[in-house]
Amino acid sequence: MIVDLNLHGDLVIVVGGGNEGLKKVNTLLTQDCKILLISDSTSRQIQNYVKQKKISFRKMRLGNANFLKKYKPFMVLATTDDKELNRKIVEQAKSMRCYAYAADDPEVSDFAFGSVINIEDTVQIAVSTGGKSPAMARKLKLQAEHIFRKVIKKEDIYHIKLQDFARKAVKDKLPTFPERKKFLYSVMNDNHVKQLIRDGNLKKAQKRVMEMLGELI
Ligand SMILES: C[C@@]1(CC(=O)O)C2=NC(=C\c3[nH]c(c(CCC(=O)O)c3CC(=O)O)Cc3[nH]c(c(CC(=O)O)c3CCC(=O)O)/C=C3\N/C(=C\2)[C@@H](CCC(=O)O)[C@]3(C)CC(=O)O)/[C@H]1CCC(=O)O
Ligand SMILES: NC(=O)c1ccc[n+]([C@@H]2O[C@H](COP(=O)([O-])OP(=O)(O)OC[C@H]3O[C@@H](n4cnc5c(N)ncnc54)[C@H](O)[C@@H]3O)[C@@H](O)[C@H]2O)c1
Repeated sequence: MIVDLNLHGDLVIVVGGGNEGLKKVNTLLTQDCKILLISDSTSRQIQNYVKQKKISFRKMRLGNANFLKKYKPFMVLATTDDKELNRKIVEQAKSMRCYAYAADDPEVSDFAFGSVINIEDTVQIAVSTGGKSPAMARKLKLQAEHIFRKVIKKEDIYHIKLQDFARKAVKDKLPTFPERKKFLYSVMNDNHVKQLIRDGNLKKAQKRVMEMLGELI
């Protein structure tokens, strides 16, 4: 089952700063969460993220998973090249009731990553083969990516941002779900809104939404 996790403000701990650790950090950076990386060595890219204060880093050589007890993470990703250590980290994380993942152990992981097409951090399209072939998931992603990037236009991204605004605006203004739904579709199909979005004028499009709402209430 593919779900879109809400990590807002949560702490995610990544253990291991190699290729897999970096991949996971890059994915997490598209989310609004706190990232702590623990590893005995790191790449230049990871060091740049630390300098830019995008992630926290603790340089540590781990022998077991006891370090986790100091933290209250929402999720723990074990990406070292030590299978036994990764397993211990997953077991400790699970005992603390947080989501656990090991890059080398799909059997014990609570979830797997898909191969993701990320369009402006606004639309995400994931391909998964359910662990049967990660290489094919990547290949299909690459095959599909240019098509999705053509089909999903800049205007669609603006429409999503405007819908987000409009959904919040109607929440306590229109009392029933059918009314809210009708209004949101009317915003999407309004010629004036469409023109403002074509012009890239989100601020004016938001003003138009408020006018449309004002006409209703
Ligand atoms: C999609 C992607 C997302 C990501 O990692 O973020 C991802 N793996 C990717 C690439 C990739 N991974 C591997 C290869 C080498 C070729 C091959 O094995 O196929 C390649 C290809 C390459 O690198 O080119 C090796 C590998 N993968 C896993 C193991 C452990 C094991 O199976 O035991 C081993 C070591 C096996 C060994 O030692 O032999 C396990 C998993 N990898 C998954 C996801 C989950 C299932 C997703 C699915 O089936 O759809 C799952 C179950 C858990 C997880 O890690 O989430 C990412 C593409 C990102 C992109 O789009 O660029
Ligand atoms: N899920 C996937 O898609 C996928 C893909 C490729 C590889 N893998 C698996 O993921 C694992 C990691 O691969 P990688 O390429 O990132 O390896 P890597 O060697 O690049 O990185 C391992 C990292 O773990 C750190 N580390 C190792 N032991 C440690 C310890 N005791 N304490 C602290 N830090 C420690 C190292 O310093 C290094 O930064 C491998 O077991 C590999 O089989 C998974």
